[in-house]
This record gives sequence, C-alpha cells and structure tokens, in this order.
Amino acid sequence: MGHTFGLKGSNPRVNVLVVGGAGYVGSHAARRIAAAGHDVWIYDNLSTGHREACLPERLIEGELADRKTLTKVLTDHKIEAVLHFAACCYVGESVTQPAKYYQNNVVGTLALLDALRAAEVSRLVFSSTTAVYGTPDKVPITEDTPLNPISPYGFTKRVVEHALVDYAHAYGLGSIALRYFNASGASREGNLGEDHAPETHLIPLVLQVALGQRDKITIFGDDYPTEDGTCVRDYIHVEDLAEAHLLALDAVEPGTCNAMNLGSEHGASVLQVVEACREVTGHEIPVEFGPRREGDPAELIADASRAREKLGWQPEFTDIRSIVETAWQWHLEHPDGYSS
Ligand SMILES: NC(=O)c1ccc[n+]([C@@H]2O[C@H](COP(=O)([O-])OP(=O)(O)OC[C@H]3O[C@@H](n4cnc5c(N)ncnc54)[C@H](O)[C@@H]3O)[C@@H](O)[C@H]2O)c1
Ligand SMILES: O=c1ccn([C@@H]2O[C@H](COP(=O)(O)OP(=O)(O)O[C@H]3O[C@H](CO)[C@H](O)[C@H](O)[C@H]3O)[C@@H](O)[C@H]2O)c(=O)[nH]1
Repeated sequence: MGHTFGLKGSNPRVNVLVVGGAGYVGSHAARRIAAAGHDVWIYDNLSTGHREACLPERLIEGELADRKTLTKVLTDHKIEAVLHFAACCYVGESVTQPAKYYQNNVVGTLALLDALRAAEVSRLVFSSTTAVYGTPDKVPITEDTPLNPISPYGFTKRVVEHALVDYAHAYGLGSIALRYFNASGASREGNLGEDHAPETHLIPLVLQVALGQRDKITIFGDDYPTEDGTCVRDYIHVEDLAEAHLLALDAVEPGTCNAMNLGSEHGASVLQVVEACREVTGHEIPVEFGPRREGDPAELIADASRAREKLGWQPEFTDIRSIVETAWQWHLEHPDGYSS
C-alpha cells in the first residue's frame, strides 16, 4: 500500500475529528490516536457518552445532525480525517423505536457526510457492526458473507455502508467501515471503560453480579446448537479496536471504500464468559437460564484476515479471561461508572 498520509506517510501529524469520541469505543480510539501524535478533537452531544472520558479542552459539544456546526468545526480545526462512532446502538430498542435509529444513525450520518463534502474532508473511518450480517449461514464470517441485517439497528449501519460506496464513486470520499464484533474490556490503565445506561452487554452485567449490584445473571437460552447450548460470540478488546482505528486512519485513501471485520477470531460461549468472570473475580456468580432473546444468532465469529492483511492489524487480547481482567479492574475502581 502506498502510504502518503498518516503516521507511515509524509504527514505524521494529522488533524482528526472523533465524532462520538466521548463514548465507550470512541474514547479509547481518541486516546490511542492522540498518543500516536495526531491532533485530536472530539465532537459529541454526550447523549450516551461521558465528559470524563475526554480531555476537557478537546471536547466540542455538538449534534451529529447539525451540518452547519460540523462544517465550521471541520474548517476551523483544519480537520483532515474523521472517525465516526456516534450512533444509537441498542439492538432491542431499535426494534421498538426504529424512527430514533433511522434518524440518528442514517439522517445524522448523512449530515456528517454533507459537512465532509462542504469542508473538503475526504477521509472517514466508520463504526459498523456484525449486526449487518444478521444470522449468517456459516462461521467464521468474512466480509463476503451476505449482508442480511435482522434489526433496524443493523439496517441503519448497512444503509450507511451503501452510502459510503456511492459517495466514494461520485464525490471521491475515502472510507473504511470497521465491522466490530463484541466490543469488550477496558483500558489497561483502568481509567476508561464501559459505562452504558441501561447496560445490556453480557460482560459488564456479569461483573455487576460480582460487585453485588445484581443477584444473578440470566442466560438467554441453553438450547442453541453450540457445544454447551449457549450463544457463542467473538469478544474483541476495546484497545485492539482502538489500534485498528489508528491503522485505518493511516490506510484510508480518498476515492476508495472498504469494509473490514474486527474480531479476535475466537469464540466464547455465554457460559465460558461467566466462568472466566468467576475465575477473575473469585465470586460464585449465580446464573439462571431464561428463554432465548429474540434475534440472537447462535454463533458469531469473525474472519478478520482482511484487516490483518490490509491494515497490518493483530489483536493482542485473544482469550476471554484477559479481556475480563481489564473489564474487572475498571468496574472495581468505578462501580458506578464515570460518576464514581
Ligand atoms: N459496543 C459494541 O459492542 C459495538 C459493536 C459494534 C459496533 N459498535 C458501534 O460502535 C460505535 C460506538 O459504540 P459504543 O459502544 O462506544 O457506543 P456509545 O453509546 O458508548 O458511544 C456513542 C457516542 O456517540 C455519541 N452520540 C450519539 N448520538 C449522537 C449525536 N446525535 N450527536 C453527537 N454525538 C452523538 C454519544 O454521546 C456517545 O458518546 C457505534 O456506532 C456502534 O454502533 C459498537
Ligand atoms: O443478560 C444477558 C445479556 C446477554 N446475554 C447473551 O450474551 C451474548 C452477548 O450479548 P451482548 O448483548 O453482550 O452482545 P450482542 O452479541 O447481542 O451484541 C453485540 O453484537 C451485535 C451484533 O450481533 C451488535 O453489534 C451490538 O452492538 C453488540 O453489542 C448474547 O448471546 C446474549 O444472548 C445473556 O445471556 N444474558
């Protein structure tokens, strides 16, 4: 790959806007990219993000759908590349409130794309998701697996990915859509981590049992066609995701468009996650088995060879226990999230 941009190129310090950078994944990526020497600004409306997850002098409070303000921010700060994390991301809520999801994730993103054109910014890294695949016929999932989302959330991400292909062709926008599997863990320093309200993700919920904040964890289904009957997921550490964003920032070229899976390529069942949490916390963590959760595929495991080949990405955290260890450190020190 002929690098003309970013760390490996002739322009080592890039002005970057991280939209949604006060959130879980965005805050880790913003910090990693700043540590690599780039000039990083965060643009966020703090709807689900946290002021405490950002450097205060680098936070610009603003709304994704506000094209005018975004254009001004891009121009004033001479932004050369944008990382876009801002979205509503609850699969279940997207089924009951699809309007909220199409409005924020699609209409909001189109406003950002307009602002990029107006400010002549031609590099974008977009947060996509495994949810674009729906229930795949086989695992591991490659990028050529058909995109058949089964939730409005997954559809909104698929729509944006389509727009990115068309905008590359017509307007020369360069983009990389990164399809994360299950983002998990916390920063090794222990001061950035997962703080969603309500929390729906498995690992933080299980760790809340270990903290005494919940009595037990309900496992959604034990009759899946997997080894132990519970769902298998590919948990990818948030710092490995952050590293991939740094590499994507370096690799994205105007006029080109690509999509890449980001996963550890290892599967862990719900029971294996609970067991890892028991080992790490020393807590017994009572479980109960409940019915399946609607829309949960049995097994989602990434083939991440494209990201390895095109970005030179190699995830560091490949076993569930090491991921849980970082999450546990964060939850122990921040039992009530950023407010503690
Ligand atoms: N967490 C996961 O497991 C996961 C998996 C796959 C994909 N993703 C995608 O990664 C991205 C980040 O996910 P996350 O878990 O960090 O979510 P998050 O809710 O923690 O972060 C989203 C951030 O975007 C901001 N935001 C949302 N709407 C906005 C708007 N209209 N204007 C300005 N800011 C706005 C929020 O305040 C928040 O800081 C999302 O696009 C999500 O769809 C996440
Ligand atoms: O209380 C709980 C919570 C979760 N689970 C199970 O744990 C697994 C992981 O569930 P999460 O809610 O943590 O994550 P998902 O796999 O549902 O969702 C993730 O993957 C999706 C794509 O499939 C989207 O990308 C979404 O944003 C991302 O969080 C699933 O099998 C789920 O059924 C339980 O058994 N009990």
